[in-house]
This record gives sequence, C-alpha cells and structure tokens, in this order.
Amino acid sequence: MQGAISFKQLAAGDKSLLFCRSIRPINGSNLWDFKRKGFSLSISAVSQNDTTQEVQDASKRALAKKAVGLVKSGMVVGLGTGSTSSLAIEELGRLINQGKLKDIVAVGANYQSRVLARQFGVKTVDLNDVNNIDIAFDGADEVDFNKNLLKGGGAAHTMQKVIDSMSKECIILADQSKVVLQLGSTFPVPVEVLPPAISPVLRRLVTLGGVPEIRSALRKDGPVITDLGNMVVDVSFPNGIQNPAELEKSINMIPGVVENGIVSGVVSSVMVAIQDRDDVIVMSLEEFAKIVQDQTKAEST
Ligand SMILES: O=C[C@H](O)[C@H](O)[C@H](O)COP(=O)(O)O
Repeated sequence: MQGAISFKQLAAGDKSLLFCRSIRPINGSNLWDFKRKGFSLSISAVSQNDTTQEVQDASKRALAKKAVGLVKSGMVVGLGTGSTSSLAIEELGRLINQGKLKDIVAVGANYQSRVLARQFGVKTVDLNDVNNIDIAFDGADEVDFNKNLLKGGGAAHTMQKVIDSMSKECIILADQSKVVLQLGSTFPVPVEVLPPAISPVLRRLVTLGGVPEIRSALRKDGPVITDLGNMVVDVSFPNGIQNPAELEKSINMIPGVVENGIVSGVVSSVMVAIQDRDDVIVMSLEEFAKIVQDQTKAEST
C-alpha cells in the first residue's frame, strides 16, 4: 500500500487521486480506505494487484445481493451490463430458482446480459413486449455526487440508457473505485457512431473540446462493432466535463451519433460499496457524500 492521501486534495479536485479500472484508464488506481470505528476515514492509494481485484469482486457481489433484494415477485426487471450487473443477474436467478421470487420477467440491454439471464434461469422478453420496467439495476464506469454517470466501457450504453430511463426505479451499483468528483476523470466518454458517418463525427467531437479515438477490438483486427452494428469512439476531455447534462446533449446533437455514455437525470439511487478491512459496507451515495463532506470539514478546521 502506498502513502495516504489527504482528503483536502481530493476535495480540491486533484484528479490524479481519482480512480481507474481495467478498460482504458486515464490515471492510476486508488481506493477509498475506510476505518469503521467512529468512521474516521482516510484515502489511500493502493497498487494495482490481486488484493485490489479481490476487493472489487467482493464489493460487486455485495452490491448485487443488495440490489436484487429490492426485486419483488411479479416485477419486470431491467438487466444491466458489465461484471457487477452480471453478478446481479446470477443472484436474481438464484432467488428465482429457490422459489423466493416468482413471475419475474427481465429485459436485457445487450446480447451478453440475455445469455447470462438464460444461463441462470431468468426469463427474458423483448423490450417491445413490455409497457414499463419496474426496476433496473446497472453498473457504471464513473458516477459523480449528482448521480450523473459515465457508461459504455462494454459498448452497451445505447440500449442500457433506453432501459434505465424507462424504469420506474433505476439503481446503480458502484464499488468505491467508480465514484469521482468530476465525470471524465478516469475514463473517456464512449460515443456510439454510425460507421458511414465516422469522419464528420470525429471532426465535430474535436470542436466540442474532445480528443476522440476509435475503439479497437482486442482479439480481432479493426474497430469494436456494437451489438447494434455501430462503431465506438472514446472521447477524452482534457479540460474536464463541467456540465455533464449539457455535454450529453451536445454530443447527441451531432448527426451520425447514435448515443453517448453520459447519463444525466435518470438514476433513482446509487449504491456504493466500501471495503472496510475484511468487510464490505454498502451505503447510499448520499451517505458516502456526507462522510466525504464531514471529513473535508474536519480536515480544514
Ligand atoms: O457498457 C458497459 C456499462 O457501462 C457497464 O455497466 C460498465 O462498464 C460497468 O461495468 P463493471 O460492472 O464491469 O465495472
């Protein structure tokens, strides 16, 4: 473990202290380190090793369990994408198979979530077959304290936004590594683009202050092609994203853009998982923010 980092630095927006994960990280990796007794809290940088991975896995599992605990029999459930949501799909299947949840139908945002649902015994239907979704749970690449998200690390953000925004309740599952002071701190903004429009879209993204890069496939030559048949451009904003809602709209106004990964004004609640020594604590984003605020005050007096 490296040296502790002051909360003041965090509150002052030192982006080098913020968090990253495996997909195209911009900065180094750090975790929030909580000391439960009296909730004295410090932030420590943690080197990227197995422990970090284990901590994240335990956090994701705790989040999945808590989120699925909100599902009631007879509900239509929106399934998220990514590793955290996959664990939630597994948990949902477990409760269905144990007979604890009945008459559940689910709507998956992408191919992978539908396959997983089938694998774990969760019945899926087409989005067009349901009038509404009772509850959706989803992961995120970043979340800020205003419940704005950055999504699309798995290139599934377009359909995920449709599902999240039509759900009566949209719950976001975020381990501590996902919480940032400002969106765009650790990840670029993924933009799904119609392939024939790629060049003009790239030029327009530059005029918005972005640095665009076409996402390449890892085990295939050439670009990532989404489930919807489009390309993904990852756009970094070196000057930061001051107004997520405005940038979300501006990017979507570019002809040829299908959808971008900023999600503003959609989320009902965010669950944050904190590693507390050997335990994982799941709390609301508001509780997490309060702790950050109190600690910042305590450090400045
Ligand atoms: O397109 C992918 C989604 O935004 C995922 O929800 C996001 O990448 C989070 O994934 P994970 O739960 O694996 O961290």
